[in-house]
Amino acid sequence: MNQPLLSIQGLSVDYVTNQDVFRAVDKVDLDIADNEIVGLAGESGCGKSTLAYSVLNLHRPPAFITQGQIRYRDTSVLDLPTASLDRFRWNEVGMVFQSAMNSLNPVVRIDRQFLDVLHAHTDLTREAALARAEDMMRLVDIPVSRLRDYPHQCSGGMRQRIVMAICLALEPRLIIMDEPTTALDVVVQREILQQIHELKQRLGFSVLFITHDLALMLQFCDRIGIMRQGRILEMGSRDDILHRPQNAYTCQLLDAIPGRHLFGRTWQWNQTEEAAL
Ligand SMILES: Nc1ncnc2c1ncn2[C@@H]1O[C@H](COP(=O)(O)OP(=O)(O)OP(=O)(O)O)[C@@H](O)[C@H]1O
Ligand code: NI
Repeated sequence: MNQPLLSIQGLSVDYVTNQDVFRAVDKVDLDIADNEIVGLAGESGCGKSTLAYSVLNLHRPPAFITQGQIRYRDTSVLDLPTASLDRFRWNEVGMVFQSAMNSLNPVVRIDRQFLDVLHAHTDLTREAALARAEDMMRLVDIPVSRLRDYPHQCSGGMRQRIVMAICLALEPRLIIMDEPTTALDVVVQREILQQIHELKQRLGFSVLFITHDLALMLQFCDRIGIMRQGRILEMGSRDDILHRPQNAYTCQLLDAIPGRHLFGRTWQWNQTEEAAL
């Protein structure tokens, strides 16, 4: 890999409560290259969101980063002064978090919400910002006329796309998505992910995509990390994870995917399954 866009090295995050210290992220290494979609899969509570928040230095007590480094190009994220952090979080790295569709303000028209974000984080004039908002709506395949609507007039899938459009309007190099589509039905989920994929080809950005849905990840990500109890057990290309898993836990997760033979081949460790097909 050339110099990665983001490089996490030996990162540990502890939740410190009363006498208790709980290590939620345990010496994690993770690189993300330019234009790469990296997935993190693992059961609930394994530390995915904690990791995502700390990448942006957004973790708050009782969470503490106790060791490790996060580099974004040549910048050490954990050493960024507060003033630069805001720019980093919006202009360099965008975030779409769990049930982001509810993060739109319900009583503010969508165009206003675009304008507020663009005004706060760019030097665009009002006209240029509106033009950018229209471009972004087209990009995510929503009629520009919807800009005059309130969020409640849009479906959940549409709202989710709009949140993504607002995030993309700042042209971040990396987008962190933590269960961005979990609240949506499966068809809409896949549509949106397909769209992110296409947008990535056109605009060029990297994605850190977090979900417990390994099946979804196998369709969508270039590389996948399997996480358990704060550690990344195994990291590999989509093909490696699907066909050459190295870890028994990865096998368990793959085994739990319904209709997994639809992926084309069964994976090698499962001899009985192969025999059955
Ligand atoms: N404020 C907190 N205080 C103490 N422990 C916490 C706190 N927040 C999270 N944890 C613990 O840290 C661990 C990691 O939580 P995290 O939310 O990162 O997991 P996750 O992989 O994102 O799970 P999910 O898939 O359910 O979103 C969990 O075991 C959780 O109980
Ligand atoms: Ni989470």
